[in-house]
Amino acid sequence: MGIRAIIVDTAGTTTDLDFIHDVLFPYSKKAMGDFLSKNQHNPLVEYCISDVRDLALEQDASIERVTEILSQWIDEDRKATPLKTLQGLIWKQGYASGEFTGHIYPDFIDAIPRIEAANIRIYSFSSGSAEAQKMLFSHSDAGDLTPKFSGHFDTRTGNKLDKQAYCNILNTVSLSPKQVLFISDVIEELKAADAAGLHTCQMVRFDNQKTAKFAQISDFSALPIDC
Ligand SMILES: CSCCC(=O)C(=O)COP(=O)(O)O
Ligand SMILES: [Mg+2]
Repeated sequence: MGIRAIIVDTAGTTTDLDFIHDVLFPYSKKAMGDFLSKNQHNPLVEYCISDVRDLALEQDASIERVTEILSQWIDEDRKATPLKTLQGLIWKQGYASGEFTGHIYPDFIDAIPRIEAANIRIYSFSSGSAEAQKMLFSHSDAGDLTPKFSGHFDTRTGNKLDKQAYCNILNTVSLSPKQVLFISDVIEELKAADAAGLHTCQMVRFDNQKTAKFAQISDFSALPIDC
């Protein structure tokens, strides 16, 4: 197969969807208003607020209205870059204060030595910001996993549903499509990666997700890197 790099999705692949939807999203929703009020003059936060106003076509939206829009986007699981950047900043506080640790499936952690032994690099690609990914992996239940990663990609690289995002990643990691394996629970993401020529594998952690189109694994112990 000649795999030189594995790119893992986070939510539903390395990480329990329940942790994302029941812990991280509610935490960011609750803290958003206060965070924006306190940090609205921080240049990065200011940029995100302006981006939200642009995307919502509401140039005059107050901070309260921006909070409302973001709250709705969280409920809708919108993968908008300013939301994801702000969530990353908010989650940083939760991780730092020890309010939660990042959930990582043990089978992913157990597979890391095998991946390293095969001289294969590990990257993550999530709609969550690269900073949020670093937080998730550095404050994981099993300690700091970030040294195991060669990089993290987010919506600034492209939309996970677009072929172009995967072409951009290939350019950055300087590998050809057939040297890279992308693993995700979401079929539409696999289709986009497949269109870019990458090897793909669906993570199926629950039986009711099964489809015939892509190779599937139910945990990382079955990672197809030896063929
Ligand atoms: C990196 S933790 C936060 C993940 C997140 O915000 C999200 O929207 C999940 O998206 P994914 O692309 O990892 O399924
Ligand atoms: Mg996912």
